Amino acid sequence: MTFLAVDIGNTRLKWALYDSPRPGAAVLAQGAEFLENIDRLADGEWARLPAPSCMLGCAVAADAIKRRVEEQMEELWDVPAHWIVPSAAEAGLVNGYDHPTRLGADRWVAMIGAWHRLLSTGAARPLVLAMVGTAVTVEAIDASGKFLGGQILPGHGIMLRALESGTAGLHVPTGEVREFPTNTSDALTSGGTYAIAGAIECMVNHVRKHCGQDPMCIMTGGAGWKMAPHMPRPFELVESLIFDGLLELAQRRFVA
Ligand SMILES: Nc1ncnc2c1ncn2[C@@H]1O[C@H](COP(=O)(O)OP(=O)(O)O)[C@@H](O)[C@H]1O
Ligand SMILES: CC(C)(COP(=O)(O)O)[C@@H](O)C(=O)NCCC(=O)O
Ligand SMILES: [K+]
Repeated sequence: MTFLAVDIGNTRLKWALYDSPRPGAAVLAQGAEFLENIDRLADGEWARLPAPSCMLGCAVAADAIKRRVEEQMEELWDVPAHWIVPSAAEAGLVNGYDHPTRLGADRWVAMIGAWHRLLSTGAARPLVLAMVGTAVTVEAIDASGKFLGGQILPGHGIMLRALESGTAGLHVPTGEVREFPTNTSDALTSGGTYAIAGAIECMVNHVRKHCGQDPMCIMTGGAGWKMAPHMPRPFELVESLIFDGLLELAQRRFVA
């Protein structure tokens, strides 16, 4: 029973085909497509895939994008599209959002992936999850599996574009991350990186104070590899966290 996992963010759609809808399943094929090329899936890599037995996804991009994905699935296969809607509690996590369904589905799924990864490494403890994509989100989970709340801030690209459009003198190429930047390019790149690192560090401190215990720290998202080296404390970089969460949820939907 093969399983197609799909994650539609605000920049790219990421997908992976697994040999079964279970945690630990083997990846048979995977890929990513920028949203501006979303129509290429059916004529491109998906055309060469065997029809998946089941599909589960999370989508935070515009509804029109989600619809284009569903249409291309219909064109190729006879497989219904299932999309995650965050609920009040699922897969061992309790959702502390004021309105649970208004939480980004990608955030909920990544938290589920991270929580099960934490449980597989030993006793439950608090968790801070940073997801660095188009936007950056920083989630806090206590040792009982309650999502306490999280931050949303602009990602690197949005920060730079906001500065470019709001000033006359900040149209410069990407620079390097430096502790003491001495040119405009490095100043902007370093400012964005340390803004994100600082927000994440604040959340670690909030969780430590609230829970009285050091949290496990996990990072994911397309730009996580750029952030991880500049964190003041070690963050484990796990690229597949959303897919890990989708596998947990798929097992509950398609196997249990
Ligand atoms: N090969 C890459 N393709 C696309 N984005 C990349 C790549 N490497 C790093 N990035 C960065 O990752 C961000 C997008 O991450 P991603 O997780 O795909 O976002 P989203 O889930 O919001 O679509 C971009 O803002 C970009 O800075
Ligand atoms: C915060 C997000 C924009 C992150 O999107 P991404 O960077 O992964 O494309 C997305 O999770 C979202 O639209 N959330 C809904 C609002 C919320 O979570 O409160
Ligand atoms: K995402």
